Amino acid sequence: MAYELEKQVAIASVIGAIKLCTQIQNDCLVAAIEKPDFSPVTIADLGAQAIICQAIAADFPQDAVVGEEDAKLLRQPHMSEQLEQIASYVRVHIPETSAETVLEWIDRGNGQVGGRFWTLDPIDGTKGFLRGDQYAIALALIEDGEVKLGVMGCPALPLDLNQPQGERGVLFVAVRGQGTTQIALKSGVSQPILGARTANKHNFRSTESVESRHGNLPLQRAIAQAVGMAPEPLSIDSMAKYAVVARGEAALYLRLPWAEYPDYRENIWDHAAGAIVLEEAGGRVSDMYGKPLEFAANAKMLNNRGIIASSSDIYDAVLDALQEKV
Ligand SMILES: Nc1ncnc2c1ncn2[C@@H]1O[C@H](COP(=O)(O)O)[C@@H](OP(=O)(O)O)[C@H]1O
Ligand SMILES: [Mg+2]
Ligand SMILES: [Mg+2]
Ligand SMILES: [Mg+2]
Repeated sequence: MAYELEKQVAIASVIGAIKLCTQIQNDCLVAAIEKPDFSPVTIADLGAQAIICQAIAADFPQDAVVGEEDAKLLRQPHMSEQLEQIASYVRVHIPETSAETVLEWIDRGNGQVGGRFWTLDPIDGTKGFLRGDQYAIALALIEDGEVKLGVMGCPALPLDLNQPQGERGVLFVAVRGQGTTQIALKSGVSQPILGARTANKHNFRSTESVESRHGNLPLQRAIAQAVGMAPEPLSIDSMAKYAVVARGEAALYLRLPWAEYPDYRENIWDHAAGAIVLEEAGGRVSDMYGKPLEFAANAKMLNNRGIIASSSDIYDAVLDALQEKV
């Protein structure tokens, strides 16, 4: 099968990163470090990027990685304690790793888009991770301008949203043309997902970010209502929203920009893995004007605005409703 080795390497490294994040959470060491753009990052984001970049470097040394994080912050003298903490967690997975090697692995994520490359969000939904809510570890392979493989780990996501007390921790794996599979992290049970061809009428609702700054909530809700959905959306952090639509637990994920932030552009690592997980589960993804998402031009999707991700049967109605309101 195409992309078999890439898939196995991606799965193993995302599982390694999930273990690191869970260990840091269990040790109560989750704390926000402020990045120069004032957004939060944690030692888990940085450690997860180190583990995944190391794995890609080992098996695919020619491949660039376009990752969210870099080691600039960690190289500052006042960050030496955090750097040592990260190195000690990375050593659990890769023995004898030095702090300097951790910095080098993190900086392997400074690659450029173009040709064949990976994009990595070591923790998507850092704010959710800090709150103890949903987060995702998302890795995608892009080739010839198209996402070919996506692996998304959702350590806090229930296997079934209708059973919130049930087992949690899911991996979503999608390969172009081969479908999407959900793998339960604890039991290893895997099953194909095709919940986004047609909307499930029992879950005819939308999902959106928890963070009100990340999306125009009133407009998103107006569109959901215009296509007949209940007014109360499912608020979930991270790319787990794509997975929830892929499983048919919601029919629509809208991410519409606020008029106050006309210059905000989405990052490729915030969407690549989620988009292929949803498309291979039968769904549709585009920007708010119906344009395909551009993953290979720049790390920021400069020519796209907003996101529509939905089950296929309602996509046209959503796009029409949106064009009437913008
Ligand atoms: N003003 C804004 N509008 C849209 N997205 C934003 C934003 N500010 C930050 N983000 C992105 O929102 C992502 C989280 O998504 P969600 O809101 O769906 O949980 C963040 O990813 P990170 O957490 O990886 O930094 C960040 O890239
Ligand atoms: Mg971030
Ligand atoms: Mg992100
Ligand atoms: Mg992130």
